[in-house]
Amino acid sequence: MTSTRPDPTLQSLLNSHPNLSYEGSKGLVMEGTPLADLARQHGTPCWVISADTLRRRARALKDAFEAKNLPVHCHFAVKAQDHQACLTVLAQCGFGADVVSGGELRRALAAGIRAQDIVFSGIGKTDEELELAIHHQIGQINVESVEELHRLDALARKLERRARIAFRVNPDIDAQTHSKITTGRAEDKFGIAHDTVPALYRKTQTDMTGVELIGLAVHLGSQMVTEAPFRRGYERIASLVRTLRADGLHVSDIDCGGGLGIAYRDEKAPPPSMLAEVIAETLGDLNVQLHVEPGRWLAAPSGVLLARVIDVKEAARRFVIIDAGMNELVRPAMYDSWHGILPLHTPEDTTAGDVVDVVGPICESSDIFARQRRLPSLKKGDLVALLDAGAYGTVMSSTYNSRPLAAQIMIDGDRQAVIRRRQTLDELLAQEAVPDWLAHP
Ligand SMILES: Cc1ncc(COP(=O)(O)O)c(C=O)c1O
Ligand SMILES: N[C@@H](CCCC[NH3+])C(=O)O
Repeated sequence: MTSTRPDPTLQSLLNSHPNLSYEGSKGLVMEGTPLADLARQHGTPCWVISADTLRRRARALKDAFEAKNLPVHCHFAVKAQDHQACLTVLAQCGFGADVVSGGELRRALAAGIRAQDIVFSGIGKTDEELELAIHHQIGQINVESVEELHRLDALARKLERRARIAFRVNPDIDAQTHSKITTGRAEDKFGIAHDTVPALYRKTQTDMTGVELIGLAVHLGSQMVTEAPFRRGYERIASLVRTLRADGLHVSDIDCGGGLGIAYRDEKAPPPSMLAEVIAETLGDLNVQLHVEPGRWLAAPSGVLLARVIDVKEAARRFVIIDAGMNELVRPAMYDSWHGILPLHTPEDTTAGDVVDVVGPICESSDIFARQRRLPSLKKGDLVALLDAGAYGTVMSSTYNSRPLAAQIMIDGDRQAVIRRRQTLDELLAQEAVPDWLAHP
């Protein structure tokens, strides 16, 4: 957000978001549904997610692998968007799940995703979470360390089960993305150092009876928009597989992780065909079952956050104060990330407008969605959409400043449903208890 790169024009934002268009008096329409109608009906702030966009992107991802003749199991990264309705849509598209907690595991199962189609990643899995995964005999647990390996082996033996596992490899490769969402450098907390994998792999396959080690997993980071780190990462995995096999060890599965980025602003985000091509070229001849774990690419463009302008404050800058805050969408505050903002009414002139700061109501200067951005003129009461909010939006929201969680609406063709009710303040307060000894001293 602090960059001096010119902002994309409204027209180029619309071009890069084919599920959004202006239709005269209906204003901004998402997959046939006028967003202003939803905002008026359900109040703001509120999240909207399109089942059609999710399905289309799920299909496009699968098509990219099919075009390369690559049989790849796709597991949606639940952390990006964990709503049961979204998981149901993706399960119906043939997706399994990548989960990182017992909670996400329960969600995936509740949405009808088969245990065998679930991969459990996550740097700090508790004994209880591992036992849950063992109990349900999920497809694969990605082991993050030698310490976790021993814990898992012991737990599985205690439960008289054999857990299917892969080693998450830390390949020491920079994903060329935001430092806070980079996971594959040696200094990052994730995975098992690549040079220690062969010895540990041998020991595990020869000595451990609680686990069945089926292969390797790698995930370099998120919002990756260049090809080189994917290629380097997968080449490293391919070379490890060759080393392991030369040593007589068995490798049947490779999990390529997630990370494929999108164009929030003007990024030259590569399409899934790039990922398919890189995987085909680096891992395609290894005769293994391949897996991917995409999150953002599927969900982000499928959702928007709707908000209303509370006031336009004229000060050193013109501040457009909206009723959504960093407690809803924390990405700009957390990663300085850029999200497109479009008015819900059709602008008279898409090229004109005012240079403004769009800010939320939270008492933090980091609660800012756009800095010195030219937007069509906005006044008190106008409605806006924050784009690409379908991933890492609802899932990262909080009740900071005692703001109840916002509602979430799913649109699907001409149908729509409130898939998450707006939390009430009473519900928020009801979660808290003042001990008797304090209330009545
Ligand atoms: C292990 C793992 N898999 C998959 C993902 C999904 O990443 P993305 O949403 O960037 O596709 C993440 C998040 O970065 C992750 O940590
Ligand atoms: N929360 C991050 C992505 C993290 C990916 C998790 N491994 C974002 O909003 O961009």
